[in-house]
Amino acid sequence: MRFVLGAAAAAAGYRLAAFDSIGSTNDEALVRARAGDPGRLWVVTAHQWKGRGRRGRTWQTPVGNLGASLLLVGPVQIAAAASLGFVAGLALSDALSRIAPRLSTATALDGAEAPGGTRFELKWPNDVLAGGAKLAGIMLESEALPGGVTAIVIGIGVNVAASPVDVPYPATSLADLGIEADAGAVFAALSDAWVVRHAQWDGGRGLAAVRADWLDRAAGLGGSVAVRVGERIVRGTFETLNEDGCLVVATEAGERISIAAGEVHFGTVASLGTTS
Ligand SMILES: O=C(O)CCCC[C@@H]1SC[C@@H]2NC(=O)N[C@@H]21
Repeated sequence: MRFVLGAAAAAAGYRLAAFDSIGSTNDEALVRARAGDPGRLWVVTAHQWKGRGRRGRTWQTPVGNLGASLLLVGPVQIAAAASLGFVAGLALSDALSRIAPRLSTATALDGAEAPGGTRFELKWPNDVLAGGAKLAGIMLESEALPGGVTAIVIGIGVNVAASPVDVPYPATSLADLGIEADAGAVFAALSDAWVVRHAQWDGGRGLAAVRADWLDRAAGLGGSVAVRVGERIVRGTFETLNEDGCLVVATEAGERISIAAGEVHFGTVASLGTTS
């Protein structure tokens, strides 16, 4: 697989380290950060054999899927950095909409619009769905480095050629959706879309616009959700995201609960168990 940066990403000074196969692009990015890499580095592959997902899960990247990690290094505030997951989700959905316009009704930041069909949707906190099934996952990691700077690694996994097997959620891939694109094309579009969305975010100053655009593509907004928060299940209506990126759930008891981390299930999902 040949990977190249998009033209806008190259012009903005991003660099690329591409691998035919690697354990985990997130691990490689963190190793490079510890060795003094200045950041703005994409580590990409079309095969991972030790890919990691959120919550300590494994992430499958069979040959032909995309594993990409963006390393940023700087004096970043962790609270602002947490919102980069939303920026990445928007960038990825912009990129996917360019590659598969028939699946998008979303309007990209530059005004490009495409008609009809299934939407790429963003599922809180960091998934991209197509037709209600998980197409991509995003994971943020950070590490304090000497000199008061922080390494932030944004890991993005896209099911391009194949969806994962034996996962406890509906999953899909671009191939399953009938979209002929390879991991290199998805990456080039993603790297360019990132430049545009990162400029919108503007060090956290553009967070209100990012949040509004994210909500515009949110899956399940206004519908019933059951959110697993540790041992507790919160049930209610997915009302909004608050300014800190927490999921706000309105319960039947009239409470508004802000959730910083949890696992969202759409609908009432009786199998999740006890309500609180
Ligand atoms: O659990 C999730 O949904 C997040 C998955 C993130 C997977 C990506 S693939 C590229 C990068 N390298 C990894 O080991 N994980 C992330």
